[in-house]
Amino acid sequence: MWLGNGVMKDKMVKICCIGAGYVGGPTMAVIALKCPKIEVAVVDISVPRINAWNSDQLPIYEPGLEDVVKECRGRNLFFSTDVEKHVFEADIVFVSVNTPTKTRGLGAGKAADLTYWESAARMIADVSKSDKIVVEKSTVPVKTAEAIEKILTHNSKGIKFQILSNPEFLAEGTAIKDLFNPDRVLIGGRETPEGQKAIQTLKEVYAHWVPEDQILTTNLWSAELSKLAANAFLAQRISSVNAMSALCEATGADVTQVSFAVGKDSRIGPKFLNASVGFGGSCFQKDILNLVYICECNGLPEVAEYWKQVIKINDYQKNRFVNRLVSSMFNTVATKKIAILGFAFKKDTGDTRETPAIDVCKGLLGDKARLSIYDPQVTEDQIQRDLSMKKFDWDHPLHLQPMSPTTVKQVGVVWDAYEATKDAHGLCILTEWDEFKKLDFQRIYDNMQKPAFVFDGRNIVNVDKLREIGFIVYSIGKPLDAWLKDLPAVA
Ligand SMILES: NC(=O)c1ccc[n+]([C@@H]2O[C@H](COP(=O)([O-])OP(=O)(O)OC[C@H]3O[C@@H](n4cnc5c(N)ncnc54)[C@H](O)[C@@H]3O)[C@@H](O)[C@H]2O)c1
Ligand SMILES: O=c1ccn([C@@H]2O[C@H](COP(=O)(O)OP(=O)(O)O[C@H]3O[C@H](CO)[C@@H](O)[C@H](O)[C@H]3O)[C@@H](O)[C@H]2O)c(=O)[nH]1
Repeated sequence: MWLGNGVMKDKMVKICCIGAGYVGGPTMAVIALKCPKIEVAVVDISVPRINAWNSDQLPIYEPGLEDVVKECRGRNLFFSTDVEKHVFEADIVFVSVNTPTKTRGLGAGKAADLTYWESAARMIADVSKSDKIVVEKSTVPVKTAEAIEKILTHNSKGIKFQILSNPEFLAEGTAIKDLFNPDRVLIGGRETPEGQKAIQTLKEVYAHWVPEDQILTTNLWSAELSKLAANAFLAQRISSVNAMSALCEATGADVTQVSFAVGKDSRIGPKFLNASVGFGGSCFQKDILNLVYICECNGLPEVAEYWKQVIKINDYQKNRFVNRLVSSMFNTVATKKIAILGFAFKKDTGDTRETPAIDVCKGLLGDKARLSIYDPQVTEDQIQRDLSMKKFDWDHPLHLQPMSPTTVKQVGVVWDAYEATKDAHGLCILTEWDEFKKLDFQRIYDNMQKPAFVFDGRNIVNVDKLREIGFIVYSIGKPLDAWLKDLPAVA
């Protein structure tokens, strides 16, 4: 087998990545671009997904991704459903399958569901005829490598596997930028000579474009836990500023000014302090729940409770937004048309996993509103599917109900912000798409019912300008409009 210490620079190395999703696809495309001597195969059991990767219409929207894929596809980057063949041929196998929250059985609602991971590991053991490095790319509970090692070694037929943890820190919408220029690459491995050799091998892949001092190496458990810790810290900042936004509204402070002032402290820093309707995405909630579960399993209930609060504040923020909206509009939105601008969990992605828009829309539908939704990247199918799905309820129930087919009929999806807002009583901004900052709000106002309301869940509108036009404006954490001040406090 090919080993580290510079050998790979002269040899065609083969990498296979199991899982052609938001992480597997872009990460492998960038490895293929930066390492022309490495052959990279991205494999998946989903035929439509692989077909899309091989077409002009990639399965995910990510700025810059198309250019990278076009340059390498067919050269040293391949997308295939022939999972076993490519695993068999590979020197390094990345596993980047989904690790969602378990919805049933032991640990339901918190623990990570490792079904996909385990089945990938068993398949690797089954088809391998040569030694391999197996890399955990998925986010997994700390100590997963130990379980995977057991599956591989008990089924190995004498083949040697080295397990590495190499968590991914890219954010959607900036994936290519993050992969080109990562803050750090983290590689954890066994502290044995074989483990250290495997670390060196993977390090050499990244060293094609990442400065060596930014490639951190640790033991396996530190690498696994660092990923959960990083997401927990990031989400905690958002819940902290969102908690402050409620206090700002109660006191007349402006959350943008507060977070600017706080972020000027170099020990705190300015990033990730934007108050919002709540964080979404497939990672933050799932990974914190996972962390909570691990703490509970390790007999640390106080630590578990501490991190749980980050999610509780996030749910509180989404509920607070819906309550503000309904109470401002005479305590009912029944039969009123509400325009929803933005459905993705953040700008520059079409991903809707755990988007706050789902909870806000369900809250409004629960009060019998009619919704007209516009998002530049999310399809009607996806929106209808998201709004029909029941939300898993652990111990922080939102006032949300599963959608009946009749309720789904209350939802219209349109392809233009002006169309969405026509004749609407209120408009909500739920994703910070750049195009929403450039809208002609006078035109929108003229075509809306009066009084016309704007509820800005992303703090992107110019509140004063909109008030001059005649809107009643609510913007998270900003001093309240006289209209809202006179209403009873919402919680
Ligand atoms: N999305 C992100 O921004 C992000 C960032 C960092 C880390 N992560 C982590 O990376 C992992 C993957 O996330 P994602 O967003 O790419 O998920 P995803 O759902 O987009 O992709 C996972 C893919 O794995 C495939 N798959 C599942 N089991 C398989 C098997 N046995 N064989 C072949 N293919 C299989 C699925 O069909 C799917 O296409 C998760 O653990 C996630 O927490 C995600
Ligand atoms: O100041 C902020 C920053 C973000 N958000 C929201 O937080 C969510 C998550 O945003 P972001 O972290 O930018 O996107 P993700 O793609 O979810 O990336 C996170 O989750 C990934 C998966 O684990 C990690 O790899 C990344 O490092 C981590 O940033 C989104 O709804 C954002 O709108 C805010 O509300 N305020």
